[in-house]
Amino acid sequence: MMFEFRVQAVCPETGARAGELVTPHGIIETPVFMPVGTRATVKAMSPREMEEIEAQIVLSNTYHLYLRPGVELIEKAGGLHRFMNWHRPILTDSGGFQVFSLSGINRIKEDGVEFSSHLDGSRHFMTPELATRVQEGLGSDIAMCFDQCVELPCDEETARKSVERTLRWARRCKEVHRRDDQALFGIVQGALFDDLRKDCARELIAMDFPGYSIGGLSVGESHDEMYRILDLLNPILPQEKPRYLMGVGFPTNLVEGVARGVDMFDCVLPTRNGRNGTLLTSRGKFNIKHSRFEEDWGPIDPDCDCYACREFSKAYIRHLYRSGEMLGARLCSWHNLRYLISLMKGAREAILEGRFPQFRDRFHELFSTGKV
Ligand SMILES: CN(C)CCSCc1cc(N)cc2c(=O)[nH]c(N)nc12
Ligand SMILES: [Zn+2]
Repeated sequence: MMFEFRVQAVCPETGARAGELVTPHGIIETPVFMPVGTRATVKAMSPREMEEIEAQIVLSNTYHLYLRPGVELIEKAGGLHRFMNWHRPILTDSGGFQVFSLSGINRIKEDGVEFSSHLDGSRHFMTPELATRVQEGLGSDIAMCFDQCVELPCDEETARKSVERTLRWARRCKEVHRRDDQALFGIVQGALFDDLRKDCARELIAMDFPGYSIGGLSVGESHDEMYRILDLLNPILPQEKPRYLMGVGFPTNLVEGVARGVDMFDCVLPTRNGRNGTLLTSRGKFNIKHSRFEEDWGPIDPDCDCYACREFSKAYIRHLYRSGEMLGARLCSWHNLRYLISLMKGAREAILEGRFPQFRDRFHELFSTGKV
């Protein structure tokens, strides 16, 4: 069996799940945090270091790799796993989000999206078929349908049109998808409109995808709005298939997403924040450049087992950061990634041992103290 998802335990109080996602490049234990490696690298981290922090799967992106170096070159290298020397699972996003957010002048047509490359302004035309073909060429284990994510706030008519287009494009992706060693996920859109979200989910379920992504969130809505949409979709999406909440996120959103039946998460937060000195810890977040850390000889997080926390003081990392030394950004990213990976590992263990509600309460109690 190339692709299989097994739910191993469900928290009776919340519905949080612990599971195993079997892929051609290995088994992923869920809930899982997936580091983002948009351009075939998780910034500042080598594959060996990613294995050390127990990263199970990394993300990459169709839009970026299509523009540079091009899928043809990566196919000549033997696919993305060989090209980047990462032999665990890879998930690729379809580029739907980037075409609308990153590229220059884009023109949506029924067939696809015309856009200008953010690199050199060259004109391109991305279609559901091309996005699917590129992901098959990259050889990721999990691929995404080409979708349209609308910016918030948006009116219901705009959201409805994006749902209808996303569904038509999902059918076209499924139509041309051939690789049986790659799972294609449908992406639920619908902005913050309950009926649109339910209709979109039901139509995608009828197409019978092996997994479902929840798109169109973490785009500026409040936490409560995000949680309302998750509460709405949780009972509708098939219990026996994985749910992936795209672009999330902040530690509290991860724990609350797990409590609402989400299995997979991705976010650029740990590496992006790491590069600007913002650290995520069990006791809240802080920025290392603050003067209060000048003579702080303790670790970033006393509860963390990562290399940065075991071997270096906050005073030293603050010095590196203020001096603009690359090691500063590396150690901060290293810690933030390990923190989120460990947080999901802890949630999984708590679900398996029947103590997730206590885990969730303890997390909020400690994280919100901000006692760093
Ligand atoms: C910054 N990137 C690494 C992550 C952004 S791309 C992932 C991503 C994030 C969010 N928030 C929503 C969506 C969405 O609705 N559709 C797609 N295809 N991707 C999405
Ligand atoms: Zn650490």
